[in-house]
Amino acid sequence: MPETQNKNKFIRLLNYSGNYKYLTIIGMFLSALSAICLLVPFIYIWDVVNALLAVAPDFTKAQNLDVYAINAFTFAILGITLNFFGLMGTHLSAFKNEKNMKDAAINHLLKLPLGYFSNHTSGGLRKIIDYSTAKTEVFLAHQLFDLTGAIVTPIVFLILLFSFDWLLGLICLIPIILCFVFMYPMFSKESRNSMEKYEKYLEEMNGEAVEYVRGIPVTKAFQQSIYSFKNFINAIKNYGKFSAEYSMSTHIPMTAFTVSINGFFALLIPAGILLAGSVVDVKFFANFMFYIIFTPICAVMMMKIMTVSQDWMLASCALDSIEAILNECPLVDPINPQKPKNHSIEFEGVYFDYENVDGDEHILNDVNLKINENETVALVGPSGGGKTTIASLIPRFWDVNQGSIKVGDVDVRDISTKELMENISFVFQNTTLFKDSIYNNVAIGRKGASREDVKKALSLTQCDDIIDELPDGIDTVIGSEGTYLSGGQQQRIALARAVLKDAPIIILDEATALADPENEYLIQKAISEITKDKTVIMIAHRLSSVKNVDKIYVVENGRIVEEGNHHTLVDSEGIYSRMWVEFNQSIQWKVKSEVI
Ligand SMILES: Nc1ncnc2c1ncn2[C@@H]1O[C@H](COP(=O)(O)OP(=O)(O)OP(=O)(O)O)[C@@H](O)[C@H]1O
Repeated sequence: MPETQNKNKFIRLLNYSGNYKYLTIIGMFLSALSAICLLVPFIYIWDVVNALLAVAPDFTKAQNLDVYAINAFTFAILGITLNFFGLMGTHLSAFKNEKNMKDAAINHLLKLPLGYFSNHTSGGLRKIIDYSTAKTEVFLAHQLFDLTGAIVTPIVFLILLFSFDWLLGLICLIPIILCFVFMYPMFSKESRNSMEKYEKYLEEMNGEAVEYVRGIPVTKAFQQSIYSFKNFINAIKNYGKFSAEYSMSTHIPMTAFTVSINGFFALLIPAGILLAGSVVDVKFFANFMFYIIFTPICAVMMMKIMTVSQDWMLASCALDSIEAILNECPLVDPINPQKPKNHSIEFEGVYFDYENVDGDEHILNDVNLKINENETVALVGPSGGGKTTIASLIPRFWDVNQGSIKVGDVDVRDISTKELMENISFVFQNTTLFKDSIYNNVAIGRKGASREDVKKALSLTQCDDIIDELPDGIDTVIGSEGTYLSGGQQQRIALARAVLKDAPIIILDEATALADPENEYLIQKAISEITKDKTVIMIAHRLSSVKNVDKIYVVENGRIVEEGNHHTLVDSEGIYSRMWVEFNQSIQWKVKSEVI
C-alpha cells in the first residue's frame, strides 16, 4: 500500500528510493555548491575587466591577472567536479526509485483479483508502469538537480546585482519579478488538473493503441481502416483536442514569460546609457559589462525553473497513476485459512454485479448450484447469460456481492489464494500462449516439473502430431520463424498446461471454441483424459460436447433456469430442449451445405 497518508507528494516520491533518498539530498546540496562555484569565475572576470580598465590604454601594467585566471579556473573545475558527484548521487537514487516503484506496482498487480485485468487494458497498465516510472526517474535524476542550481543561481545573482551597482541591480530585478508573475499561472491548480487530464488522455490512447495493434488481423480481414476502431480514433481525437486547447490556454503566460526573460537587455542597455550620462566612469562601465555577461545566465536559469516545474507536475501525475494501482484492493487472504475438505463446489444465493456496470438487473441473480466431487457439469445458455461470470467467481476473479461460494465446504474467501489456485485449473476461451518455447509454455503449469512430465502432458493432450512437425520439437519458440499454431492447436497446448498442473477442479471455458472438426475431436479426447477423477465445469456452446456430463445447468439472464441431465432436459421441452433442436438443425445445415 502506498503511504498516501503522507500528504507531501515529494516526500512520498522520494521514499520510494529507500535509503538512497539521502543521495538525492546530498546531490541537491552538491548542485547548490556547484552552482555557486560556477558563478565565482564571473566575479574574477569582473576583476580582470576592472584591472584592465584601470590601466587602459597600457594593459601591460594590469596586475594580478594570472591570480584571477587561476582562481577562476579552480572554481570552474571545482564546480564541475561537484556537479559530477552530485549527478552521480541523484542518478543512483533515481534508478533505485524507479526500480522500487516498478517492483511495488508489479508485486501489487500480482495480488489483485484476476478480474482487475479484464477491466484494465494491458496498454494502459504498461504505460503506467513503464512510462510513469521513467518520468519520475528523469525528474529525480536530472531535473531536481538542475532545479537546485537554478534556484541558487538567481539568489546569488541577486546578491551580486545589488553589491556591484544597486541601481543597475534594481533595473535587472524588474524582468525577474515579471518572470515570476507570468510563471505563476503555470503552477496553479487548474494547470495541475490539466496536466492530470493530459496524462489520462495519453493513457487512454496507449491502451486503445494496443487494442488496435492486437486487432490488426481482424481489421485487414474485414478490409476496414483504422477509422473503424472508434475507441482508438476517439482516444486520438480527445488527446489531440485537449493538447491543442491546453497549449492555447498557456500561450499568453508562456509568451509573456519568454519576452520577460529575454527582456533584460531591452531594459539594461538604455538604462546603462542613461545612467552613464556624459561622463565615462570606468567602474560603472565594468559593472555594466558584468551585468551584460551575467544576465543571460539568469535567463537560462529562469527557463530551467519553468521547465522543471512542469516536469514536477508530470512526475507528480505519474506518482498518482502508480499510487492508483497500489490503492487497488488486493485479494484479501484469510487470517485463519482453512483447507477445503473435498473438491465439491457449491453456490448459495449468489448475487454479483461488475463494479463498472450500472443496470437494473444483477449480472448474477440468486445463483444456487451444487457440484459433487468428481462430477462433471456443464453451463449452457444464451450468450451474455452469465456462464463465464459464474465460473470466474470460483477462483475469485471477483468476490460475490451476496451469498457464498464454497469449495470443499469452505467459503472460497476462507481459503488461502495459494491453496485455491492449486486446487483449480482454468482453461480460458482465449488461450494465452507466451512467445516462448512450447516446453516453457507448458512447464509454467507446475513448478519444478521435469522435461519428461511436460512431454507426458503434451502426449496426453494429443499434441504429439504438433510437436513432430516443429523444427525444434518442444523447444520451438511459438511465433518465431513462421512457427504459428492454429487456435485448436494452441488450445491443446493450453490443456497440456492444465494436465501438468493436475488440479482436482477443472474449469473449461469454451475449450473447443476455436477448433476445426479434427482439432475438436482431438481436444475432446484430451479433455476426457484430463477430466478423469476430477470435478469439472464445462462451458460450451456446442451441445454435443456436453451431452454426456452428469448435470447441465441452463443459465439465462444471470439465473439458473433449468438443471438436469441431457435426457431429462430434452424431455422437459424447456429452453435446453429448444437449444438442442436448434443445435441439431445447424449441424444438418452444415452437412447439407458441405454435400452441395
Ligand atoms: N469484465 C466485465 N466487466 C463488466 N461486465 C462484464 C464483464 N464480463 C462480462 N460482463 C457482462 O456480464 C454479463 C454476463 O457475461 P458472461 O461473459 O458471464 O456471459 P456468458 O454467458 O459467459 O456469455 P458468452 O457465452 O457469450 O461467453 C454480460 O452482460 C457481459 O456484458
